[in-house]
This record gives sequence, structure tokens and C-alpha cells, in this order.
Amino acid sequence: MVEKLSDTEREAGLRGLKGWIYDEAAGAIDRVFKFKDFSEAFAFMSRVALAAEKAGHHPDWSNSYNSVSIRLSTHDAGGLSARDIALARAIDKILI
Ligand SMILES: C[C@H](O)[C@H](O)[C@H]1CNC2=NC(N)=NC(=O)C2=N1
Repeated sequence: MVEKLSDTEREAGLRGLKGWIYDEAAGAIDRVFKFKDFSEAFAFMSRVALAAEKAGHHPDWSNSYNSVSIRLSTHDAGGLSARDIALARAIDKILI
């Protein structure tokens, strides 16, 4: 069972991430990704889906045309865990 991050651990994890916003009430981090069109947004989602399956950790997300909104939170821990930070890093790498 994965543990929720302490305040210090969370702050350290977030320092290494750009563009992710911490929602304290939800115990989650959010980021919105914009693309040229739906095809590019969906191609990105396909790659994120594969990374999520590989990690055994899955985003809460939505898509509207060229925009993909991703929320990461560890349901099993009731908040943010190291798995969310790791998946956020993997998602950011997909963009490079
Ligand atoms: C059994 C399975 O590994 C768990 O239910 C995993 C799957 N993906 C998950 N994803 C997220 N975001 N939070 C979880 O707690 C979680 N749990």
C-alpha cells in the first residue's frame, strides 16, 4: 500500500515539476496540455495511457478537442503519493 506524501516530501516533489498545480482540497496535482488539434491531443493521450498502464497508476482526465486536462491523485492513499510525482514526470517526458 502506497503512502501519502508528507508536506515536505510533496513540496520537494513539486519543485521538480513545472506546470503542475497542487489542489490541496482534492489532494491532487493538475495540469492542462494544449495541442494543435484533436489528433495531436489524442496521440498524446495514447502515449500517456501506455505510460499509466506500465506504472499501474492512472490519471483522472478529460479531453476537449485540442485540450487534455490531467489530474493525478492516489485514490488508494487518499491524496498525493510518490506514484503521482513519478507519473507526472513520465507525462512531461512524453512532451519532449
Ligand atoms: C489494483 C490497482 O493496482 C490499483 O487499484 C491502482 C490502479 N491505478 C491507480 N491509479 C490511481 N490514480 N490511484 C490509485 O490508487 C490506483 N490504484
